[in-house]
Amino acid sequence: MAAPASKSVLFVCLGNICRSPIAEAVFRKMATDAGVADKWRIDSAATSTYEIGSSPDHRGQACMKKHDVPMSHVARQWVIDSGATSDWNIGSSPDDRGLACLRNHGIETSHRARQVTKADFTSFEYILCMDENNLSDLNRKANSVKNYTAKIELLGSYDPQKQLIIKDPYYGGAEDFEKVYDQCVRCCKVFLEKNS
Ligand SMILES: N#Cc1ccccc1-c1cc(NCCCN2CCCCC2)c2ccccc2n1
Repeated sequence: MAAPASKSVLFVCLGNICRSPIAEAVFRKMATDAGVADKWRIDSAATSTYEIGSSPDHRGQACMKKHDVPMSHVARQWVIDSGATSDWNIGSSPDDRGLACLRNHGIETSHRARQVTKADFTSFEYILCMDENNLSDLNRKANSVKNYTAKIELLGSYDPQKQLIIKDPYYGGAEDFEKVYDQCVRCCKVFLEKNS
């Protein structure tokens, strides 16, 4: 019987279909390869409602396949927990560019977007986000939660190359997702080392 996860991290971005699912998948692979995945509760969500119910962007899934990083396949009730920071795409189907990208790389995923909830601010030790808009949205939401405990930080604050902001690739192309991937790899490596 595995010990309950002692550490927890929630990765957050605007729509929870591009950056935060990539960060979640990259960190999960690193923790697995390091043999410590059972110590971690790892999840992703969004500050908005734009993409609730959407699968990860096809370009991100393609990028993950290219780098041999599995996206979450486990269809758990509460896994429908990746969200967005806006209400722009509520109920919309996943971005077909993201799905096409995934399909190109043979990656399927059951990951679905969800918006961050008040409970996240007391149930996660770390909430790591991508840009200053996410940070201000999260801090505003956290301030409505009594005695919240989560450490809300920019994932980029762990980057040895000091690129603090992980930019939204939504209107970009494959190369922008590659940049998100590279930044997530650098940051997640340092974050895991600091928490091992
Ligand atoms: N907003 C912005 C923005 C600004 C700069 C760069 C990217 C984006 C951007 C735009 C998105 N959806 C299109 C607009 C949504 N509608 C906006 C008006 C309300 C109704 C909804 C995204 C969806 C998922 C993940 C990331 C996204 N990021």
